[in-house]
Amino acid sequence: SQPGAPAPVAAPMRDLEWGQINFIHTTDIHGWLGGHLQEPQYSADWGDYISFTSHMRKKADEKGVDLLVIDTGDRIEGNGLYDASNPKGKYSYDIFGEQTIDALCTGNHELYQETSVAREHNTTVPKFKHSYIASNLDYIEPETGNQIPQAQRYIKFTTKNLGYNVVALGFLFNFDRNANNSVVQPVEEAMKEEWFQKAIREKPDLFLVIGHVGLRMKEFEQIFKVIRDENWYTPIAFLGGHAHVRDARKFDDKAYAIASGRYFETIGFLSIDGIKKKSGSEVSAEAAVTFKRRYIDNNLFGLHYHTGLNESTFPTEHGRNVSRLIAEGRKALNLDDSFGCASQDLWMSRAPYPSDSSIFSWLETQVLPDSIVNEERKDVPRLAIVNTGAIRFDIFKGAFTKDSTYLISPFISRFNYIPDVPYAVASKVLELLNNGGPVFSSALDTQYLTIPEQAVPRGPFFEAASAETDNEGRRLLFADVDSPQKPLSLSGANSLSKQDEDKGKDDPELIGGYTTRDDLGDDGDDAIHSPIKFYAVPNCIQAKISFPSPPGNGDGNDTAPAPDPETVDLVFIDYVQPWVIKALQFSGGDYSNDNVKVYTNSTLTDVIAGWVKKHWKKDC
Ligand SMILES: Nc1ccn([C@@H]2O[C@H](COP(=O)(O)O)[C@@H](O)[C@H]2O)c(=O)n1
Repeated sequence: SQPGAPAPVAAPMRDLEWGQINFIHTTDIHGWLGGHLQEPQYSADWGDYISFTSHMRKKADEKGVDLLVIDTGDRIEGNGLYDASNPKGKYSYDIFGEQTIDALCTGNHELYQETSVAREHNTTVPKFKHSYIASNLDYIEPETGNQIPQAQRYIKFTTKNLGYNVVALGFLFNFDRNANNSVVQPVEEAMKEEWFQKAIREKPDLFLVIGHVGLRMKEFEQIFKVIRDENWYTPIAFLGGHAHVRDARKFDDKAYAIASGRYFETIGFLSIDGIKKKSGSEVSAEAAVTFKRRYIDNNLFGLHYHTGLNESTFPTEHGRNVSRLIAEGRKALNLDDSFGCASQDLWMSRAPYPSDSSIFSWLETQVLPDSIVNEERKDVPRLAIVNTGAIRFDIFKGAFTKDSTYLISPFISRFNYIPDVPYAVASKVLELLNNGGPVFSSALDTQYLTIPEQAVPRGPFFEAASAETDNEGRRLLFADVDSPQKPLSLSGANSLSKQDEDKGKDDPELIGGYTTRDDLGDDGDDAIHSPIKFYAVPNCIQAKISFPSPPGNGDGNDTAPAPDPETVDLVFIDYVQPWVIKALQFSGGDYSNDNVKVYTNSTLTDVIAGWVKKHWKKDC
């Protein structure tokens, strides 16, 4: 792990349950190759992961089973190691490329900017030329304008130890905000292509579908149905992502999917047993296939535990070298430079909104009013709108570093505005963005405004939890408050923490963390945690800036409300522009993109960094 990273705290653990084919899975790592420097539970880095997979491959060989390492995209945007360099990814592409990966695909984040699409094509695809799969993604070559597959459409291989034949596909959900040098083919269209029809008739022992697709999104369901119609009994393993959650979904007895979280907090483990080799004909209906999964907290305590190694035997030379490369990259980019000291934690969804601990309340009441200023229009009252999805992570009490700015908001979106909008019209926009779903077309679904954990369709357990409220009536996003995984019940746990053994306790005090419930039960997490509550957030927040003050003599005793301004500047982060225009039109404003002007060239990242430097004392 990285210098300065806190040591992980020991926790009661569940073992990995190996099968004939085993998968180790990362997804949505968003540049967090250095691990989490402020959270011991997730503090292992990509070098440690390389050591881990090397030991796990050896274990698989000793057991005579197979192990495949998978990544399902969104490798970029969200961490200084990627975002702070010029060009972006100067260090992170090479560091990521040090891992041996058996199948990988593209996420939507690789496609927002033309430069990252091209970088993927010219760097990651050739690096992983035998394992990169692009079933529904094309690249437009800049030299010729030709549209070519971003990588091979599917791969076929035979596993090393048990000799299973596998056909692997790699999809992206039906994403449509991609840069012009890429083409995403809707999944249902891709499945009509000749290559796909050939692939599903290959009669392998196992279909492997990797995808940057939420498990509960329609795309995986569609792929499952088409493969299953043609292959009644063949096991199908889906490895997905995009939703930033730990989840497992059952499609049928022989088809399961897992998703392995976000930000390199989680290393997913899926095992399959009972796969029957085909002897030229169809697999028999009787073959019973079992799927097991484990969500590994990415820290050294757990990685040592699962490999049976320790501090001195665990790191491989390769792993150590990669950890060193990460440390060098971080140093060159000055990622640990402190911009200010946060006096408290500010949460995205672990605190209710609005509240003093909500990062969105902090933005709305402190950061935006102080920072969204265009000198030429500084006295014009304005509404400033930011989508909650623009914020990606929490702020922890302590040093707020250069790195933190990219963890919080990596996007290069700037602030635009429409001048002098009648207040009666402008004041309706926020409500429509947050609650006016049907006003917008399906292409402008308002779910794309909020945080992925809330936006992407989630399983029945999440849905049930999000119908709950806390005792003050605030809607929960998900909270395993009623999960059987309570601190008092540690059934299935194999190792108590050293501290707790020393204290001679049977039921140690647990630390807060993921307590996942999915289609396979509530025993998926490797480390047993006490549950954390997550609260729902709105799609967008809004700050009222430079509004008229209440009338009166300023003695503070005035009760009359301030008058509304006649007109305001409607300022918004550029990502939300299509929704804002639509909401204005619905509210009776005759506006289009032609009315939009640049308000400030600062990104939200710049705005937050500037505010922290100005308002928080430098050192902690
Ligand atoms: N310029 C951008 C780009 C994206 N977002 C937000 O991120 C969400 C997608 O995140 P994933 O990690 O799940 O791909 C998207 O729905 C937006 O909320 C943004 O705010 N600005």
